[in-house]
Amino acid sequence: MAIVLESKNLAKTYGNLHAIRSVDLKFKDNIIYGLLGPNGAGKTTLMEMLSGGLFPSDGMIKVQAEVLKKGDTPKGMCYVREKNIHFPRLKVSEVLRVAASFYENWDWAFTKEMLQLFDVNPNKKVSQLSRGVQSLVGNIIGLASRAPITLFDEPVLGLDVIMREQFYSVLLTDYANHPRTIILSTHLLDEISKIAEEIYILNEGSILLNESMEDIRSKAHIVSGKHDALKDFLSNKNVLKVEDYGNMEVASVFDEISETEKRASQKLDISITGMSLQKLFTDLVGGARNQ
Ligand SMILES: Nc1ncnc2c1ncn2[C@@H]1O[C@H](COP(=O)(O)OP(=O)(O)OP(=O)(O)O)[C@@H](O)[C@H]1O
Repeated sequence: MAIVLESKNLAKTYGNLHAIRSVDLKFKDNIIYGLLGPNGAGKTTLMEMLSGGLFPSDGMIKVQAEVLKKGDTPKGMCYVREKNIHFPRLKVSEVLRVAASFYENWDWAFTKEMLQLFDVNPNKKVSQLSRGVQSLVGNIIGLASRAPITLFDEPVLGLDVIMREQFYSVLLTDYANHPRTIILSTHLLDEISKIAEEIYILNEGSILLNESMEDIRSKAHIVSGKHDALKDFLSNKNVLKVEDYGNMEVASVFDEISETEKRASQKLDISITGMSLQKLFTDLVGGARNQ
């Protein structure tokens, strides 16, 4: 798979604050990525730099194998900002017309379909829209652009669960028909775990984890059992967190557990279940904070 967007030693400081610290990223074509991180982790700063809106303090960005220079707008990229109210006095239809002029693959039929489906009135001024409908206008632009690289910063902010499900469904159908690289930042981890194929977790400006969802599913485990049995069983494993419940312990483990080990665990009365992305995220970020 070709790498369409990458960074090396990417850094951004705001005065004394290191918002992004020496980050290496590789985004391949035709993959949906989830960019996750707690508040203030640096997700927006990272997306702003990748899309040419903010110049790095250090490091390098390549878009479609070309180094991104100061002032460049990367070709074939659509970045849907979290706050995307650039033209509050324009009508939605006018904003869409401006956006369409930037993207060579823009699909008007699909735009009209989405306006109907999401019940967005094209004659309303952007300033009159609720937060959720503003997100929807940004999402319509991101999807209708059919840009080879599309970045969405918090695309479901302000949307209720039905609208969120509808957005994910449209995104997945359109992605299946028009594969491209899509990067979504979000706080809704259980939802993104069903959408994204690969995950980056950012914390305090550094990458804590980069894995495919497939590897996450096979490595993320909750292991529980009696203290002594668990101690031996987990001696060579990557344990993120252990919680004590009397003579029982519950451990969050991010590691492969072989079939042989699973069989052995039964004899030791150890139970092994899958761990959600939400729990993995909490334990990884919590662990990093305690270091
Ligand atoms: N223009 C700025 N000037 C100074 N500090 C900034 C600026 N923009 C962001 N920061 C700081 O940089 C850090 C990263 O912010 P950023 O908005 O990139 O994080 P985030 O992961 O997108 O957060 P959230 O999930 O809350 O939106 C934060 O500590 C933030 O306060």
